Amino acid sequence: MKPSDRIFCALDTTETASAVALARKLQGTVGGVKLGLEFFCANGADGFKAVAETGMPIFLDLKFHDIPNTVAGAIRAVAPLGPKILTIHTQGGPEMMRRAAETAAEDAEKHGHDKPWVAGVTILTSMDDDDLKAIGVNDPVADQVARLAALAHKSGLDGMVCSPREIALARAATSTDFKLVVPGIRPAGSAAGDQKRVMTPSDAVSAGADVLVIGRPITQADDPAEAARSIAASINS
Ligand SMILES: O=C(O)c1cc(=O)[nH]c(=O)n1[C@@H]1O[C@H](COP(=O)(O)O)[C@@H](O)[C@H]1O
Repeated sequence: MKPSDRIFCALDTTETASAVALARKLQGTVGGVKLGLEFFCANGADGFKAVAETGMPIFLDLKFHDIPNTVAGAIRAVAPLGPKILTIHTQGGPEMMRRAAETAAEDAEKHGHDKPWVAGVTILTSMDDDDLKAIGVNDPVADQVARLAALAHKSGLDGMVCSPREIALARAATSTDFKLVVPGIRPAGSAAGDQKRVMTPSDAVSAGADVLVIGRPITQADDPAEAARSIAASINS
């Protein structure tokens, strides 16, 4: 796999036209694009289809977190779109994760798409140990991510979302083919913004990330395609 294929660029915008334009600009420099809550709340399925027409593989990041029946229903609702990756929250528990994995497989087949990877979000990369304590989790982030990783794996998910700092422990808690989808990526010298657990692209790939989720370091650059190329080259070297 080429280093650029591992990069999914987060198109965090409410504008379909700018998402489509950026997806076109990034053709050949990244493996796909990510559409998340900001984009989907504004543009829904029509926005997704407009970006999909560029031919870019799409990671649909809606981070479902609800009771098993509702999450299964939401997965059924987006299945016709054929996303490559979907996210749910691991904190929804084992039954919710099992239902999500089963529904994603059944419905992809029904609609003639490849089965999407269902990836479980563990602890958001914007949180640190103090933020976890504030919501009543007294274990350090690393312990909580390891616990949720093992649960996600056992519950039949294809992979998980974690910060680059937890790649090694996530791999140890799961298996070699479990997909590690990793945001919190910052090329040396770029602003962390609201991200608290970050690493450079090359360090994250060396640690074992399967997918790098990168937003602002590419989308806010003067030349996004050049920024993406330079990130891919940094992984190579
Ligand atoms: O699920 C995600 O993709 C995600 C999980 C997480 O823990 N942290 C996180 O930043 N993300 C997403 O990854 C992207 C990171 O964007 P940048 O911080 O701009 O690189 C955003 O679209 C977030 O929604």
